[in-house]
Amino acid sequence: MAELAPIEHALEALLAEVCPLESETLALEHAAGRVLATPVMATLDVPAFDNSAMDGYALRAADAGTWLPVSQRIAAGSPARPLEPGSCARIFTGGELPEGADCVVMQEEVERDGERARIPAGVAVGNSVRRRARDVARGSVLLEAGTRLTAAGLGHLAGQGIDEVVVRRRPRVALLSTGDEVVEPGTPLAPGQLYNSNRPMLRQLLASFGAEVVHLESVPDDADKTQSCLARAAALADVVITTGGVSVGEEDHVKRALDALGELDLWRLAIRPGKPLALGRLPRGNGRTARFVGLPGNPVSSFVGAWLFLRPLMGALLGCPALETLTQVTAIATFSTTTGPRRHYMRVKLAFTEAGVEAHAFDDQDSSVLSSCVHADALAIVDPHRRVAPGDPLACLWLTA
Ligand SMILES: Nc1nc2c(c(=O)[nH]1)N[C@H]1C(S)=C(S)[C@@H](COP(=O)(O)OP(=O)(O)OC[C@H]3O[C@@H](n4cnc5c(N)ncnc54)[C@H](O)[C@@H]3O)O[C@H]1N2
Ligand code: MOO
Repeated sequence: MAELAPIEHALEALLAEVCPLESETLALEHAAGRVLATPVMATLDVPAFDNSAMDGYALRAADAGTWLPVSQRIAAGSPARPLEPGSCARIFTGGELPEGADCVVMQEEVERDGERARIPAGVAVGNSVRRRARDVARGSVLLEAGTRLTAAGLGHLAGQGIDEVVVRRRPRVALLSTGDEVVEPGTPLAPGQLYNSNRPMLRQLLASFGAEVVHLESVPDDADKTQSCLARAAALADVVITTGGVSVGEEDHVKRALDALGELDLWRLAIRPGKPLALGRLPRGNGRTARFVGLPGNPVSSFVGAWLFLRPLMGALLGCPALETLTQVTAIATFSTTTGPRRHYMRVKLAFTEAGVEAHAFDDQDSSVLSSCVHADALAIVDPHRRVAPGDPLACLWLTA
């Protein structure tokens, strides 16, 4: 049997020659979660003018420490007149700082008597003033290409008056479920059958990685039908994903179908779970190729394979560096384990305690036990032939989409 490939080789094979997809223009209101295809330059200063951070009084700091006449009232949105020396202006949060003023004193610190106000001494220049361009300077890069649009990113764009953005189109994915024993929820279960857990799980993971699932199909355990399903899926999608049927049994037709139709880049990895994972390419017509990822059927193998391979693949297709890698945190093991020849990605729950971050492993780490993933928020990496004892530091991959 050929040697198992380390994950680093597999990721290299998976991402080799993957280029970001074309771009499309979208209304800002539909762009949440999408990835910018080009940098966005700031055309406005934010804030656009010096303004008050408080409801209070604007003045020259040099005039503080006495009673001053209140010479004007500046609400947010109304223009300010220049401020006469030796006077102050009633001002509200967001109101434009009048020319000549260099500080604001909040109203709680000011005594008011009719048209005059007593300002305490010792006010510093710049007090409670938000300077023009403090947040964004016109001409600077507002957001880099490759930025995934979060809630704050959308707000930042809107702050420039932007209502349309150029983003990468979402990778189109075909998700095929193999296995005669796998049936869809909503249909009765015959002896020997089980419900398709992988489909909704992977659909949701793919959506959270920025992909669009455009085709779903159940593939019977038959060599010819597997081949025709793969060919049909490749014509429709940038990425074809199968679950199950990649191991060595007689009913495992996926790898042979891939060999016959396209190219197998890599098969059998030194990871647990996910050993029989297969990576390759399928022709799509017009000289184009679809990427192929064959995930093992065991639900945990599919789950872990999605985080380790589908997320970086979507990141590369979207030109989004943040999706290409998972954040690594070091946590203290609260359990014991030993590994064999494969690197083990253990499902753990992280606890943020006063003593530091702890990794709590689920008792049953078998690749069929999906309950181990439901509350997991990280994958602890345990290298091959290692013994882990409570208290040992472990590198953990944080499962954030
Ligand atoms: N002789 C060997 N047998 C196996 C090996 C091996 O090296 N030599 N590897 C084992 C490992 S590791 C894995 S992982 C599995 C993966 O095999 P397949 O990808 O071919 O997966 P299947 O056999 O089709 O299914 C495995 C298991 O998962 C269930 N399944 C499949 N699809 C779904 C689904 N959509 N939802 C829920 N459950 C699903 C399926 O019924 C099986 O129970 O191979 C080992 N065997
Ligand atoms: O590789 Mo399998 O997922 O260990 O059971």
